[in-house]
Amino acid sequence: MLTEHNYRLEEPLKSAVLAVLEAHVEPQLGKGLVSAGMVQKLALNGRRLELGLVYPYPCQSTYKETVMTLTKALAKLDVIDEVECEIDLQVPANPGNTNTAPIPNVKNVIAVASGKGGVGKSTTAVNLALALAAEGASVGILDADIYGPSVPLMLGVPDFKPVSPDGKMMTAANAHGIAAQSIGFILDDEQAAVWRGPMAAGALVQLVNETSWPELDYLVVDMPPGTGDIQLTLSQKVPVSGAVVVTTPQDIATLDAKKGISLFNKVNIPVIGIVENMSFHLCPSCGHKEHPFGTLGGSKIAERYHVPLLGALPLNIAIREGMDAGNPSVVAEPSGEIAAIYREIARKVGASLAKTGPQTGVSISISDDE
Ligand SMILES: Nc1ncnc2c1ncn2[C@@H]1O[C@H](COP(=O)(O)OP(=O)(O)OP(=O)(O)O)[C@@H](O)[C@H]1O
Repeated sequence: MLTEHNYRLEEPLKSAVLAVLEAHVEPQLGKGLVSAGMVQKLALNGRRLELGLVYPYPCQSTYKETVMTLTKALAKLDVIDEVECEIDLQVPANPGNTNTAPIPNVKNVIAVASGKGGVGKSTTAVNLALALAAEGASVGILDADIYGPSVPLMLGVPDFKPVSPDGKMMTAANAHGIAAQSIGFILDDEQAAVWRGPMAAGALVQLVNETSWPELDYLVVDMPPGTGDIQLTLSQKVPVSGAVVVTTPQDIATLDAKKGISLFNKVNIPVIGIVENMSFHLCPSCGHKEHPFGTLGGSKIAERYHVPLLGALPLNIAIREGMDAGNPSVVAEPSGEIAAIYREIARKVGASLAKTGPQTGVSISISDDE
């Protein structure tokens, strides 16, 4: 991961400080801060320790706790009275396992997919993109859902029209602080829906490559639903770093999710994990938890195919209302419970991409014998 560092400390203090830092295991990376390559700078100024930590994934809502714990532990060392901690985010680029050329300005591409329509794939893609941004990353979203491009509405920019000042590259919209491009900005629904197979895939690949993206840590791609030729071609022609598969706990939906996992397995794209949407319903009056689509579909898949369950979202009217109003939960209620679930998913996704290099795809065996 990050190897360059600047340690200006004499022994034995240096070893003592590094031991304290190594004893702190970064929760998402599962390693001590030194082995995780996160300790970039150490210096002593009088009795003040200057510490520079670099995170390879965005985690604005959790790093403060780490800093507090470290400050307390380091201040116990004899010569240190005070700790000044500088935090930096440097997301490594992960071009995925394909031989496809990287997209200029884009470090990581995250495909959000589902085996069938209507499970909340776009809702997840939009909230994941906004949650990655809320955690501190620079993010874009590409709406490749040719059969029902809903991202423009969900982000509140239904009337945006891309322009091409140089006649080659198109501009992206900016919505709630993320860059957004959609097949829906360019074509009306009827035009796009009649495209089939190679034509649709070709147009989508062109849309990715001919958008003038600002510098992005992550580009989230809202894939078309299903596991056919369009999805396969897109996965082969876009340098996808990892995929998130969305499912509901319904048996039929989870069977479809297996096909989604299998698709990425076929093209050697690591599956980062599963998001179980509409997982449960909390009765607003008594707080009773109901499972309208059965229980634990996503976690069963996660266990069986050795991919993590990244999180489970409730069936909640506020989620739908936010999406319909162009004001998704992550930005509408940033300190609410739903935003917290999406932000945790975002941290897990970011950390997983930072951990898995391009060569270390998860190998999943699929059979339909369940
Ligand atoms: N957890 C949830 N609670 C309540 N409503 C939800 C939830 N997730 C999604 N929805 C709503 O369900 C509908 C379908 O969601 P969405 O468009 O994200 O699904 P999709 O899988 O992308 O569908 P498509 O295949 O049509 O693209 C939307 O109206 C959305 O607001």
